[in-house]
Amino acid sequence: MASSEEDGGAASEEKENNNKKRGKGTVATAWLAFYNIAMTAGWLVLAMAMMRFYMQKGTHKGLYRSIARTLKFFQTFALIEVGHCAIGLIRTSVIVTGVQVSSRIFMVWFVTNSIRQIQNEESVVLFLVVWTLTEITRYSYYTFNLLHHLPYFIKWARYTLFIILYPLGVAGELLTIYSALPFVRRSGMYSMRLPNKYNVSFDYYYCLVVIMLSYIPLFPQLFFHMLRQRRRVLHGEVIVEKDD
Ligand SMILES: CCCCCCCCCCCCC/C=C/C(=O)SCCNC(=O)CCNC(=O)[C@H](O)C(C)(C)COP(=O)(O)OP(=O)(O)OC[C@H]1O[C@@H](n2cnc3c(N)ncnc32)[C@H](O)[C@@H]1OP(=O)(O)O
Repeated sequence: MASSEEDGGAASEEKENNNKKRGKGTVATAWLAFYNIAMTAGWLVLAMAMMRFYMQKGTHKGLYRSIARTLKFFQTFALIEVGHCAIGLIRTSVIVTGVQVSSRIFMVWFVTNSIRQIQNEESVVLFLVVWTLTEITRYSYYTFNLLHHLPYFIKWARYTLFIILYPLGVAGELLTIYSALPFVRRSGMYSMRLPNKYNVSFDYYYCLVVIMLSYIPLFPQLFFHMLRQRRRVLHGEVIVEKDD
């Protein structure tokens, strides 16, 4: 533990130098600290709301409705992260972050929130619990890291728990989309059939099928990206990443 504190000291000094080199000034650091504290707090509120709901009602039915507003707010707020990458505030690929954030926003707004009939599925609770655990760990990691007081446990959790949580979250998301398919087909929601004045046809059912299939090439890339980050941060390996 002592050596990890020394490592932490050296690492934070190095990070500060890197930040200076990259020109991450006080205002940027203050904004990121504010953003990460707000997001940690938001996901903690969600965790507490979910626990309170389950303890009071003894069922997961109605849980999504009870937290929907807070979830939509904080998950949509995460779009700012794509902006952080785009303007170079953080050293992360816009594409990797964009895929991660847009898939979450899509799950919240265009699947779970739009299709009431699936809101009580167990798979919804699965991805909600997994997202919540992930985000509390991730945002508290960034916060402590920015404040240069990073407990090793949080660093370890940030770069280890995803090994289980990522596949579980993806399973929850895919099962939820799968359970939405019959309702989407029956209702024809978000679809446009010909003939219409725009002369365009769009079938949301097939769009969902394509999105489910897109997890096959995209998820491994996100997962292996995280494994590389893990080797870099926990084991100090120098990773030369291909330009995303
Ligand atoms: C329109 C519809 C599109 C649909 C598309 C569908 C296809 C989808 C396929 C894939 C679906 C995925 C679904 C996701 C499910 C889940 O989330 S399940 C729950 C489990 N999830 C996770 O564990 C998430 C893991 N992913 C992430 O952490 C991120 O999303 C990430 C973008 C992949 C992280 O990558 P990255 O940012 O590169 O890693 P880090 O090591 O955390 O950060 C790199 C450096 O940047 C600094 N940094 C990043 N963010 C911040 C910040 N907010 N504040 C301050 N600093 C930040 C970080 O400290 C690192 O800097 P250094 O320390 O200097 O290296």
